[in-house]
Amino acid sequence: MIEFDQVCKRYEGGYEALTNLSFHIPRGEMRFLTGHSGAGKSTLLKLIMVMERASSGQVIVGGRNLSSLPARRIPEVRRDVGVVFQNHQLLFDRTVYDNVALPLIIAGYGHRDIGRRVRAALDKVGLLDKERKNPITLSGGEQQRVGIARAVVNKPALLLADEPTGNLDPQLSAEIMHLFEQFKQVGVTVLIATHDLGLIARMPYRLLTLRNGQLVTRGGDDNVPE
Ligand SMILES: Nc1ncnc2c1ncn2[C@@H]1O[C@H](COP(=O)(O)OP(=O)(O)OP(=O)(O)O)[C@@H](O)[C@H]1O
Repeated sequence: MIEFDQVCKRYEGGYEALTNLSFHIPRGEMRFLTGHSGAGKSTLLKLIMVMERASSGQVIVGGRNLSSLPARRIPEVRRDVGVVFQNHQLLFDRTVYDNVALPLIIAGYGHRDIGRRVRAALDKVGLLDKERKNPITLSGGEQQRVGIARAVVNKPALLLADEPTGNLDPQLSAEIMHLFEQFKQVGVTVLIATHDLGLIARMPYRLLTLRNGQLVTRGGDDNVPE
C-alpha cells in the first residue's frame, strides 16, 4: 500500500530531512512512526499526502508512483488518504455534522449521500448524538473523534495520523488508538506518527523509527532485521 524506495527529501536551502528511506507497509496493516523532534516524521507523512515531493527515489501509494505523478492527479490520490492532526483543525463556526461533511462537499457528493455517510462516520466514532453541536462545546477526546470521523468519511484506503493523541490523557489516548484499530480491522492501512512511546509499547504493531532522517527500524513485511 505504501512503498518507499531509496527516498531522499532535501528542502530548499539544502537541508536533507530524509535520507535513503526504503520500507513497505502492506495493505490493511497498522504501523507507528516514531523518532525525536525534527527526525522527519511529518516530512514522511507529507510525501505520502503529496504535500511535498521526494528529491530522489520512489514513493508508491496505492499503486500510484507519486514521484512521477502529474499535479492534476494529486486530488485523486488525496481522496484515498484520510488525515488526522493533533490539533484536529476543526471549524468552530460550524456544527459537528458540517465539519465531517466538508470533504464530501468538496468532492461533490449529493445531499442525501452526504447525510448517510456523515451519520455512518459519526456512528463509528460514537458521536451520533452530537451532530448538531458546535465542536467547541465538546471535550478534547470528542473533538479528536470528530477529526477522525472527518478523516474516514470518504472511506479512504489509507489513514494517516500526526500525533493524534498529543493533547489527550492516557485513557482517552487508548480509546483513540482503539478506534484506529477498528479501521485496521476493516482493511484500512493505518500509519500513526507519535512520540507516545508508553502507549505504543502496549500495542502489538511494528514501528518505523526515524533518527536524523534515517530509518533505524522498519516495520514492513520485508526481511530486514528490526
Ligand atoms: N519546509 C521546510 N523547509 C526547510 N526545512 C524543513 C521544512 N520542513 C521541515 N524542515 C526541517 O526538516 C526536519 C524534519 O522536520 P519534520 O517536521 O519532518 O520533523 P518531525 O519528526 O515531524 O518533528 P516533530 O516531531 O517536532 O514534529 C527539521 O529539521 C525541519 O526543520
